[in-house]
Amino acid sequence: MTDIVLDGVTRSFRGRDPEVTALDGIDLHIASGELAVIVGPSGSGKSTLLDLLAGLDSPTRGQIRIGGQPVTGPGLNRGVVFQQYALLPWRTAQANVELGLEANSVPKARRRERAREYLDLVGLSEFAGHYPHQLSGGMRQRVAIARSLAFDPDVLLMDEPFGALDAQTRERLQEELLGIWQRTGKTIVFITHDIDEAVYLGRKVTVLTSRPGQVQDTVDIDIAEHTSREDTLRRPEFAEHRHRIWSLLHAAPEVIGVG
Ligand SMILES: Nc1ncnc2c1ncn2[C@@H]1O[C@H](COP(=O)(O)OP(=O)(O)OP(=O)(O)O)[C@@H](O)[C@H]1O
Repeated sequence: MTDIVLDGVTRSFRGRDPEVTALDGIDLHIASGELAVIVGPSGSGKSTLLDLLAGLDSPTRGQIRIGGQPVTGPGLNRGVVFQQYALLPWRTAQANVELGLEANSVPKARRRERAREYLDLVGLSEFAGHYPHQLSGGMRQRVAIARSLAFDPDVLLMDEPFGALDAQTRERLQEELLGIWQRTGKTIVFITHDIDEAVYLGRKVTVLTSRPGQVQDTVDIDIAEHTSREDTLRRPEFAEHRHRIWSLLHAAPEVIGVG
C-alpha cells in the first residue's frame, strides 16, 4: 500500500524579510492507487508541495509519509515529471528512458527491454532512436513520463506536466495518462492550475488557497464512467464540478492565472 499522508505540513522560506510561508498546515490523505489532483492559484505552494513529496525539500513543520514511511529524501518509490521535459539532449529517447534504470542497477539487456516496453506504453516505439531535438514537445513529455514509469515507482508525481503543450497535444496526453493510470494502478499526484484538466483527470481534486497555501476543500469527482472525452465534457456533473472548483478558487483573494 502506498497511501500518502501529509500531517500538518508547513514550509516557510527564511532568509527573506519577511519570511515567506508557502504552505501552512496541510493535512491530506491520498489513497493508494488514487489519481489525486491539486489545484491552486499561482503562488499557493503547489510546486513546493510536489518538491516535498518528491523529497527534494523538507517541511519546516509536520510530516509526510508514503506507505507508512516518513519521506526524508528522494527515493525510487517515486517518479517525478516536471513541466519541462528535463531530457538529456545527447541521449536518444531509448537512452533517456534507460537512465532511471541505470540508477537502479538494472542489467543492460533488461534495461533495454523495459525502456522499449515503456516507450511502447506511451506510443513512441518508433521513435526510440530519436534525440530530443528530433521530437515534438508532446513526444518529449511522453519520453519523460516513460522514463518516470520505467523504474516502476509506486507513486508518480506530476507538476503541471502538460502546461507547456498546445491544447490538442495536452488533451491527447491527458487521455494517455488516464489509460496508463487504469492499466498500471499507480498512485498519481497531479498538479495543475487548469480547472478543466483537474476535473477531467482527477477522481479527487484538492483546492489550495492563495499564499500561504492551505487546503481549502477536497472535491470528489463522481462522473459516471468516462466513455469519450466529448461525452464527459458534456455531462452536467462535469459542469457542476467545474463550477464548484472555480468558485473555491475565486473565493480566495489574489487569484492570478487561473484558467
Ligand atoms: N526556494 C524558495 N525560496 C524562497 N521562496 C520560495 C522558494 N520556493 C518557493 N518560494 C515562495 O513560495 C511561494 C509558493 O511558491 P510555489 O512555486 O510553490 O507556488 P505555485 O503554486 O507552484 O505557483 P505557480 O502556479 O505560479 O507555479 C511563492 O511565494 C514563492 O515565491
